[in-house]
Amino acid sequence: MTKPKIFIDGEAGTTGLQIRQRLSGRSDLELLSIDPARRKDPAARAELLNAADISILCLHDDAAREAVQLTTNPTSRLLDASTAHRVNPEWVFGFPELSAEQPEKIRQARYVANPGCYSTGAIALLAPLTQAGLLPTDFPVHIQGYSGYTGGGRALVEAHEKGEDHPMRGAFLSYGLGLAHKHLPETMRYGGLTRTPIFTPNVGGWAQGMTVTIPLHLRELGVSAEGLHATLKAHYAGQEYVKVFEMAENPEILDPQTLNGTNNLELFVYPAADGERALLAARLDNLGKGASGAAVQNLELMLGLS
Ligand SMILES: NC(=O)C1=CN([C@@H]2O[C@H](COP(=O)(O)OP(=O)(O)OC[C@H]3O[C@@H](n4cnc5c(N)ncnc54)[C@H](OP(=O)(O)O)[C@@H]3O)[C@@H](O)[C@H]2O)C=CC1
Ligand SMILES: CC(=O)N[C@@H](CCC(=O)OP(=O)(O)O)C(=O)O
Repeated sequence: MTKPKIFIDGEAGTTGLQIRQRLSGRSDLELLSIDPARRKDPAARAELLNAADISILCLHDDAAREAVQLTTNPTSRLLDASTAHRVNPEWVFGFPELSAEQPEKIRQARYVANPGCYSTGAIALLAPLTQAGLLPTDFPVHIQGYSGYTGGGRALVEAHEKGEDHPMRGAFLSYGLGLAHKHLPETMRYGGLTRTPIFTPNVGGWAQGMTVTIPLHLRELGVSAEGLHATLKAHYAGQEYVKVFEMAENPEILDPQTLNGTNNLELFVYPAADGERALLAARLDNLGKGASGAAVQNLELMLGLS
C-alpha cells in the first residue's frame, strides 16, 4: 500500500521543526523534504505542495497564502498553522473538540486551518458556554494570555537563546496593548462572541507553555461556578486531549509549563467563596495543542487514522 505523502512547508521554523520531530518515528507516512537551499523558492515549494497528499503550512501568513496559490493539484490538501485562513469560510477550523460534528468536517476537508495558541485556550473555555446559552454572545469578556517566548517564532527564540535584541525579549512583557490582537477574529467566531472581547497577551522568559484566563462576574450572568463547570465537563466528556479538572482538585498555583511536550489541554473553573465571581483558566503547550500537537491531531483525522 502506498504511504500518504506529507510535506511540511516551513519545516525549519519553530512549529515546522516540532511537527517533524513528532512525525519522525512514523513508518506509515512518507515525509517529503525540500532542499534547504531552495526552501523559499516558489518553484521548489510548488513541486512538493503538488506531490504531497497533505502539506502542513508552518509559515507566516503571506507565505501561507502563497502556498495555497502554488497548490494547483486538486487532490493535494492543506493544513495551515498560520492566521491566514482561520475565519475563511472555505476552510474548516482545526479544533476537533469544538462540537460533535467538527472531527468529521476535518476528515472530509481539503483545507483545514489550525487555531492560534491563545485562541485554542480561549475558544475551549468560551465555546461550550455560548453554545449552551450560559454566556450571552454579547457579554463583556476579558481574556488574559501568558505565553512562553517560542510563541513569538524563530526571531524571538533566537533573541532569547543568543541574547540578540528583540522588543519582545524579557522576563515578563505585556503587549498587544492596542487591543487588536490577531487572535480576536477566530476567538469571536468560534468562541461564539458578537462583542469584541478585551484580550491582553503577555510573554515571558520561559520557552514554552501557556495559560489563558477569563475572569467572570457571575451576578450578571445568573449562573454559578458549578453550572459553568458542569457545562464544560459535559462538553468535553470522553475527549482524549482535553481534561476539565474537578473544582476540588484545582491546583492552587497554575504553572504554564506543566503540559510541555504534550498535546493536552487542561481547563479549570476557580470559584470565589462569595459565589459572585469565577476565574476560567486553560493551560496548554503553545507548541503542543497550541500548534504542532494540534497539527498532528488534525493530520490523523484528515488521513482517516482517527
Ligand atoms: N510558535 C507558536 O507558538 C505558534 C505559531 N503558529 C503559527 O505557525 C506559523 C509558523 O510559526 P513559527 O513556526 O512560530 O514561525 P517561525 O518564524 O519559527 O518559522 C517560519 C519558517 O518559515 C520560513 N519561511 C519564511 N518565508 C518563507 C517562504 N516564503 N517559503 C518557505 N518558508 C519560509 C522561515 O524561514 P526564515 O526564518 O529563514 O525566514 C521559518 O523557518 C505562523 O503563522 C505562526 O503564527 C501557530 C500556533 C502557535
Ligand atoms: C508570544 C507571541 O508573540 N505569540 C504570538 C502568537 C502565537 C500564535 O499562536 O501564533 P499564530 O496565531 O500565528 O498561530 C502573538 O502574540 O502574535
